[in-house]
Amino acid sequence: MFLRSALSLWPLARNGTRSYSSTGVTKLVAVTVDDQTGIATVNLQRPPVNSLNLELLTELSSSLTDLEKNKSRGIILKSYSDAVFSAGIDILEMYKCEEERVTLFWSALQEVWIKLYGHFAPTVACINGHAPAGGCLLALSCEYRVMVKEKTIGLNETKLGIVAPQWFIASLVNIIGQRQSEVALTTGKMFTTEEALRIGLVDEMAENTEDAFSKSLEFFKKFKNISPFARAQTKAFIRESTIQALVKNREKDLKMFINEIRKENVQKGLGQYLESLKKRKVS
Ligand SMILES: CCCCC/C=C\C/C=C\CC/C=C/CC(=O)SCCNC(=O)CCNC(=O)[C@H](O)C(C)(C)COP(=O)(O)OP(=O)(O)OC[C@H]1O[C@@H](n2cnc3c(N)ncnc32)[C@H](O)[C@@H]1OP(=O)(O)O
Repeated sequence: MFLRSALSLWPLARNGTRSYSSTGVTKLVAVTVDDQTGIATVNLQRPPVNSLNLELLTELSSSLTDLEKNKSRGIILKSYSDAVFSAGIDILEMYKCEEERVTLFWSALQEVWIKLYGHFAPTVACINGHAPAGGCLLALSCEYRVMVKEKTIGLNETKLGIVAPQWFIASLVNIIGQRQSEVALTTGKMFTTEEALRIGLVDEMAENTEDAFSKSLEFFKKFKNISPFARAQTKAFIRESTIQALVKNREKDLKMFINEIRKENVQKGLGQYLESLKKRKVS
């Protein structure tokens, strides 16, 4: 009953889903809520590679707030593209950036992580494409990961000459443990889907996007006979200390980020990395 009235805030589409836009004219994040199940699909759609810029993160943050308010039954996070889930942070947000914008940008990333990591309802990352760095972080924030075969995932920051912040690291450690994380992070390892499955970085492998989506939906069935309150409170207890570690240090974390990316050698490295991405395309 409550779910029905909450869902009535979303305009009903012809196929039994409700489309929802955080800004009124969704461009970078599209949310549809299944009218029967109350499960929301949050589709990242910033071509070509869903790199995370301020605008995408702002939309994602406001979508997550709305889903929380509207008591969604669960979230599936996926990409519009079958090639890339998310290429992580848009390097242009860190390279030769203005202080005002980079402050807004990093604050928005913190906000998205806090909201997604702590979302009360079950969350699944339907990883239907490559998920390096910030893309991996989004997937790690969810409770369950289904990944399409022959893609790659990992926190590859050291390969760019940058250091993954503590909350990125904690998100990984909480899933694959300290030893595996240390090796993965220090080497900037990108795991294939098959490798990620083997070490528990992802929970299931799928043939393609459709299969990944249907496996993602299956996850919610695990909670059919579980009290939603007991489930949500248990999740909150488990995740509380990790979230609080950032919440209490947001300002410090922001200063560290700005300080780090402004370093001359980091700027040089980011410039070279951007160039290498462009060259890779040509060859
Ligand atoms: C001392 C104490 C310090 C404490 C710590 C404090 C602070 C820490 C400081 C910093 C931490 C910052 C954290 C950063 C995390 C990140 O997310 S960094 C981003 C890392 N991302 C990547 O490495 C991915 C790079 N991209 C790829 O590998 C590939 O593009 C892909 C995703 C595998 C897709 O390949 P595909 O062949 O399909 O596409 P293309 O490579 O041809 O790319 C198309 C197009 O898009 C551009 N592009 C790709 N990725 C990015 C990106 N991340 N940002 C911006 N632009 C990107 C690419 O250049 C192409 O552009 P075009 O040639 O103009 O078409």
